[in-house]
Amino acid sequence: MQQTFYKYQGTGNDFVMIDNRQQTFNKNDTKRVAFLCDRRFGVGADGLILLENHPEHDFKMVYYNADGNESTMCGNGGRCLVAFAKELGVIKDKAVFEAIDGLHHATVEGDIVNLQMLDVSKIETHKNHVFLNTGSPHHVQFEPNIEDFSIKTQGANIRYGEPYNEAGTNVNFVKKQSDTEFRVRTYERGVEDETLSCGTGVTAVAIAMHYIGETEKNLVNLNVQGGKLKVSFNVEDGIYKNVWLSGPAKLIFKGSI
Ligand SMILES: N[C@H](CCC[C@H](N)C(=O)O)C(=O)O
Repeated sequence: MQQTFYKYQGTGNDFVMIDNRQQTFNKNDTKRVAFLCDRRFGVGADGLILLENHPEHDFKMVYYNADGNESTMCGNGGRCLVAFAKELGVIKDKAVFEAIDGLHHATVEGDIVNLQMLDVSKIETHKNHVFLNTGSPHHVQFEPNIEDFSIKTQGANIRYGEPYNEAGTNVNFVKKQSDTEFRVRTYERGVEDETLSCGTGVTAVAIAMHYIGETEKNLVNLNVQGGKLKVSFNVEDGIYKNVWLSGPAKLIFKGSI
């Protein structure tokens, strides 16, 4: 049976989007998800996202990594899903939707989608890295040679190594460019490679940089392989609240397979 899909990208993090409001997609078919995300044999994407009905809110988000397994929150995917919902006429320029990590508010301004992320209260500082969860788990560490280092090897070693092991984490490498600007490259769990951008990842970097005193700003610019993202937040009693991830989210093409 032919399946209609829409291909979106948010700063180069790309997704197969499916309108599953009629519950026609077989959510247990891991092989089909992996096939659709395969860059040679399928459509090709970092992940696959289902838009589903929700009894109280605008819609529900279900996220799968390219390996075919359902995973935790995807910030760029959430932003693309809001753009997709607008394309389908499900929303106008505001949305409230449920994802695996809870409720998200979002607004659309042209190509830019602003997505409210989880509050963050638990931040672990270690000798050479910071670990926090912004809807997905993120390891954050500095990398002075950020333009030219073996990200796939180093990323995989951290992702599969102690204490993360098989469950893993996403790995973000950072270089400070100014008080308001950081360069970020991310090795993503479940893609098992560098992605051109990671929304929960840059959110983790912005919060981590503020937490360890690398910036005092509460609006941070993140320069990723696929473009530019902004993260803003307030800090109340050590809790990062009102966290917003902003950046472009674009429809590339619609197809069927
Ligand atoms: N690969 C991540 C989920 C997608 C995160 C990323 N695409 C984003 O934009 O947040 C994980 O399994 O934790």
